[in-house]
Formats: sequence, structure tokens, C-alpha cells
Amino acid sequence: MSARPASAAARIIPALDAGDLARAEALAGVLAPHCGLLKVGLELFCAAGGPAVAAVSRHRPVFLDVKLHDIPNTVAGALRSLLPLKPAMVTLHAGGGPAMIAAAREQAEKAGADRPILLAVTVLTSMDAAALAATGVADSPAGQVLRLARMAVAAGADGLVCSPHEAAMLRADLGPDPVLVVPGVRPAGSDVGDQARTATPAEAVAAGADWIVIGRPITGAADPAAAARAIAASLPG
Ligand SMILES: O=C(O)c1cc(=O)[nH]c(=O)n1[C@@H]1O[C@H](COP(=O)(O)O)[C@@H](O)[C@H]1O
Repeated sequence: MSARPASAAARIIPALDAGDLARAEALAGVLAPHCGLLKVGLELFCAAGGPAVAAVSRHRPVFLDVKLHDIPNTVAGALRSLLPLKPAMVTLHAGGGPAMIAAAREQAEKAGADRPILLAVTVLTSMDAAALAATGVADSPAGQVLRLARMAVAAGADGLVCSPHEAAMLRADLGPDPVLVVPGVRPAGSDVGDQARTATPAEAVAAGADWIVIGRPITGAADPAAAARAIAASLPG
């Protein structure tokens, strides 16, 4: 797939966070004309596995958000098992360290030109400074995101998952190459829920996000397609 989205709507990645495939497939069908990729995350993948990826792939390329985090050999093996599903993007936790990321990249390369974009998740967008401190990290979320991002890209990640608050910093520090995928995005007035570091879709894109990941504000709307269209209309072309 193209390394960058070609239109405002193509920047949108709806998160199909559903516990059953029928609901996810219905959403995929409705949202496909209004987005670039569709995200299969842990809830759907744990419920329905590979068939969920295959079903959603019939509508749009799949961002497979499984947030791999284990020893290098296990992560490489997991990726080997996932590659036949042909996801366009796969996530792994940057906190797994450089050897884990390098092992994932080496495994991904075996898929050739078709290989997925590997995205390293930095500090989850649900975490504020206090939550980060509770894990033993004394630095600010921005400082920790920068440290993890530099390490992950140097180790072989193609891009990063970060909050809208760190996108401009990462773009300035790392240059134009790393793909930035940004969740924690909330249209003005919508419920923040468990997200801590948020901004609007237009703010996230202005800060340098290539793609924005949006779940509940789209999937929980009375008319999910209309919600996605409104978000696209709020973005710069
Ligand atoms: O990797 C992700 O996509 C991710 C990373 C992160 O730091 N924060 C985050 O919210 N996500 C995912 O993005 C989606 C956000 O969903 P909403 O909060 O409903 O918009 C969920 O599917 C999360 O799993």
C-alpha cells in the first residue's frame, strides 16, 4: 500500500472494537467508503482471530493492532503467523526494546514488497504523567515518547503510534520518513472516555499525524458513516 494517505478521508482509520465479527463486518461495510484503513484490534482479534482480518480486508486494508510485546523470538514467531493474513500495518510495543523490534523487522522483510508497515506504540494515549510515573518512569509522557520513538526507529520500526500531543515533536525530531499514526483523537465535544492525551482530528493532522485512529466517536454514533464524513470534512485536504 502507499506509504501516505492521498485524501482527507484516507487519513481516517476507524477502530472496529467489537466483540463479534458480525458487528465488525457491518461497520466495515458502512465505513469503507469513508476511510483509508480499518483497524482490527485486540477485542475483535481475540474474539474472531484470522477470519476477522480476512473479512475486514475485503473492505479496506487492515491495520492489525495486536501490540506485540514479548521476547524477540516469540515476537518474530507471532509475526510469522500473522503475515499470511496480509495486514497493511501491525503494532508492537516499543517497550519491548531494540532486539525485539529488530527481530520483528527481520521477520517482516521475509514477506517482501508486500510486508506490513511496523508501528511501534510509544506511551499509550490513555496514560497521563501520573500513570506513567506509576510504572516507574519519572520523565514526562513527551520525554518518554521521544526516547522510545528514537530507539524504535533506529531498531527498524517504520513508524510510531503516539498521541496528538507528541506528533509535532516527533516529526521535528525524526524528519519526514517515520509514519505517524495517532489515536486519542476526539472531535470537539465528544466524550473523552479513558483517553488522557487527546486533540481534535484537525489538530492531530496539523501536528503531523499521517493517519488518525478513531473508535467510539465513529462506531458509537447513531450514523457511523455520517460521523466519519464529518471528521473528513474537518480535515485539511
Ligand atoms: O495502537 C493503538 O491503536 C492505540 C494506541 C494508543 O496509545 N491508544 C489507543 O487508543 N490505541 C487504539 O486506538 C483506538 C482508540 O479508540 P477510541 O478511544 O474509541 O477512539 C483503540 O482501538 C485503541 O486500542
